[in-house]
Amino acid sequence: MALTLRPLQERPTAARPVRVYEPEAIAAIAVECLRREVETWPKPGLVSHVDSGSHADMDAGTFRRSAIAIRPHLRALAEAGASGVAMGRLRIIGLEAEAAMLAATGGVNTHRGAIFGLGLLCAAAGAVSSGRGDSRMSLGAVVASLWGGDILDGPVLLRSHGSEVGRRYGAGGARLEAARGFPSLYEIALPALRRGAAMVADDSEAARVQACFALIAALQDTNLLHRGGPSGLRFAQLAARGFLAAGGVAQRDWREKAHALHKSFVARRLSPGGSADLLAMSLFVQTCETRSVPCPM
Ligand SMILES: CC(C)(COP(=O)(O)OP(=O)(O)OC[C@H]1O[C@@H](n2cnc3c(N)ncnc32)[C@H](O)[C@@H]1O)[C@@H](O)C(=O)NCCC(=O)NCCS
Ligand SMILES: Nc1ncnc2c1ncn2[C@@H]1O[C@H](COP(=O)(O)OP(=O)(O)OP(=O)(O)O)[C@@H](O)[C@H]1O
Repeated sequence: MALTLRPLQERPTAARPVRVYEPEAIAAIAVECLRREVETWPKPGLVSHVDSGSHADMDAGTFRRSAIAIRPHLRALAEAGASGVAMGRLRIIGLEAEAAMLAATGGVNTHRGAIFGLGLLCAAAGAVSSGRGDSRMSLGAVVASLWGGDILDGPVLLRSHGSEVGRRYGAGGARLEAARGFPSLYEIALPALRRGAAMVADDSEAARVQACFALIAALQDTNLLHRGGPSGLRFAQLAARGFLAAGGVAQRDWREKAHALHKSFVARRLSPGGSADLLAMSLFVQTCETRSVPCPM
């Protein structure tokens, strides 16, 4: 990564999987990971530096402005984690970050899911760096152990798309994923990033595309349910599984095949926003945890 951020603890051991950073560095890494998610193409239906996918109200510039606007709030989340706060305080900072995002984008929801998931990971990185979080755990496990119960028991947004599809289809969405310590990130995204990096040398974008498809294939994404119902979710999962079964980014013409699928998602107005968020979060964990082998930038 082009960042000049050095972990405070230079030599982490296998028993201490999370690197130690100042809150400012944690926020800078998180924002860089959001930038790298947007600079990834083709991601089916999603916004990138190339096009706006299935979205009429945002482009890569909207995402860049949003990421800059939420950086101080991600720093505040890392500081809050370092000082040992409860979920109620994290929630207030998260809502302030959402307000800053909406102000920077003219009311467009670019990063709501990412503020939530990446924000909790920033808080966990702050907790571990200050010695409050268990340094033998992954960041996801720290989130689950410190705040998991409160994430599930906490107030639910009454009229959000997520709560609507939660009621209709029983989908747990971003909250369940976080409360469980981000299993999709650790069990799907990180292994796929590693596989993708091994399949295509010197192409970190290919690794990110591989991880994005692996996430879409497995995730119960409430954005897909909201826009396409169960048949939209099924279409997206089967399309992604087909791409992976055919070899993923190991295929010589993987970019053309992924582009064709991107167009088929756009034609159906499908957008797997949860997978985009988890891709950015997996890049964050890859940087902050020593057991994850960072893929080349
Ligand atoms: C929990 C949130 C995301 C509620 O949003 P909503 O009800 O719309 O839930 P929903 O499940 O649709 O998720 C919203 C976003 O998460 C992402 N997402 C969708 N599905 C998934 C999934 N299966 N896994 C992970 N992320 C997902 C998408 O980007 C989506 O747009 C959040 O906005 C919220 O409650 N914020 C309050 C602030 C807070 O608690 N912050 C915590 C500290 S940062
Ligand atoms: N690169 C990306 N492209 C598109 N969406 C993304 C991307 N990265 C993350 N997302 C997530 O997708 C969500 C936006 O999806 P969507 O536009 O469907 O939500 P909405 O504005 O709540 O609903 P709608 O536009 O369907 O009324 C954001 O919360 C964001 O977290």
